[in-house]
Amino acid sequence: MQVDLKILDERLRARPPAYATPGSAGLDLRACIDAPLALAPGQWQLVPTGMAMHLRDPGYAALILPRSGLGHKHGIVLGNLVGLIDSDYQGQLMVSCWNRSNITYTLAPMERLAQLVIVPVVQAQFNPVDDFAHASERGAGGYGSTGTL
Ligand SMILES: O=c1ccn([C@H]2C[C@H](O)[C@@H](COP(=O)(O)OP(=O)(O)OP(=O)(O)O)O2)c(=O)[nH]1
Ligand SMILES: [Mg+2]
Repeated sequence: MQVDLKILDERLRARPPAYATPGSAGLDLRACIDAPLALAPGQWQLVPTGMAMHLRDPGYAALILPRSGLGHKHGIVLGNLVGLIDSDYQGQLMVSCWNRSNITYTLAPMERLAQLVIVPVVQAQFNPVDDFAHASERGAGGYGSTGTL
């Protein structure tokens, strides 16, 4: 798949966005900040990634997800939990970086802070009905209705 990508921060030219391994689903996003950014416990900050992409095809979207190492070891996750990038978005990709731990974390300029995954999307056509034509086995059951063991 070809996606138009605009580099907005010159520092990315030396390390352009790339999949870390041939099987990587996620493309790491870097913190394009000018100086180290200390995130106190519970603090969050919108961090620029220095790039923009235009997916263009409404059959795709991109998700911004935490990196497992940062999330698990340092509590650095996303203020919006998951970032959703619409296929028509052309602005700079931004990461809401949230320190959910109780220890200050200092983000270094150009550190890889999150990852982006491109996924297929279906835009449905909604058909208004009063009753569903086919009763499912689950019906309205949820919230643990199938048990735990
Ligand atoms: O982590 C994120 C989440 C969103 N975006 C950009 C891309 C996305 O297409 C746009 C809008 O995001 P979203 O639809 O989640 O936000 P909204 O609050 O619904 O804003 P809008 O009314 O602009 O859709 O912001 C980011 O750069 N990073
Ligand atoms: Mg929106």
